[in-house]
Amino acid sequence: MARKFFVGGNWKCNGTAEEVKKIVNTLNEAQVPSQDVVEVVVSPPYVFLPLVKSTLRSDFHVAAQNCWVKKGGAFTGEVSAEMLVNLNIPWVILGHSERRALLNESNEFVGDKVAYALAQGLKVIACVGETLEQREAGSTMDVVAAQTKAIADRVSNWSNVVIAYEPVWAIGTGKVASPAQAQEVHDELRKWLAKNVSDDVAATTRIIYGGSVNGGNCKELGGQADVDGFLVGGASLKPEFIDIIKAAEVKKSA
Ligand SMILES: O=C[C@H](O)COP(=O)(O)O
Repeated sequence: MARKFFVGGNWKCNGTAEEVKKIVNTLNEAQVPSQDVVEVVVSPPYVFLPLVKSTLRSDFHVAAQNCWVKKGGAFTGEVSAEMLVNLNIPWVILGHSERRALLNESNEFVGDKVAYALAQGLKVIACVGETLEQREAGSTMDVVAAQTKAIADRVSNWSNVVIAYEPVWAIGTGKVASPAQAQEVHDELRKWLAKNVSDDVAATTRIIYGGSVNGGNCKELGGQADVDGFLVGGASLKPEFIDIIKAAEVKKSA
């Protein structure tokens, strides 16, 4: 089964209601490949989810940027998976490196969140990736494998999981991984899944790349055999996000 190209736009903690409406208008007017070719998901901050959900074209979907690790209750400031399901928000991003680093989310905590969100019926974009220090120490794959293992230990059905490989040193820095660097980790990760989960999960799970993806570098990155799409930060707030969605065509013609 071919893996459908996936393009996620992570808006992070950005935007006013006016800016959000503008971005949605741009997306709604864009000519992009059909849903058979590319799955597009945008992830606004929580407060804008209802606005985006109700105004975005129906062939694009929405994701929350996080959710709580278990059922809601006395957890001030948190949003539960059940609430997202209640609002028909189909996707959630979990384990983003900004949350791992700034909010001390451990591999185990992220694994628990992924398992809980999936059990509630959400689809999950699970993020993994190494820091520059870890890359320079030669431990990229150990780090990425440990992050993925914490998910694999808790999840048996991978059909609603997309893995986002996001090297921390490439996020928001303009220092994009080279196509060869991205392909190398994606390939290793797929082999890890084959060995530790199953050949079927390895063959069907989408592994997308994130970190300084833009309209200029997306085609070459997307042309790599094991790069199944992108998780885009900064450029997802700009009209060039449309060009990144169109990079899905490179797989069609491959
Ligand atoms: O989730 C998206 C990533 O953090 C990438 O962000 P960026 O495209 O701004 O480097």
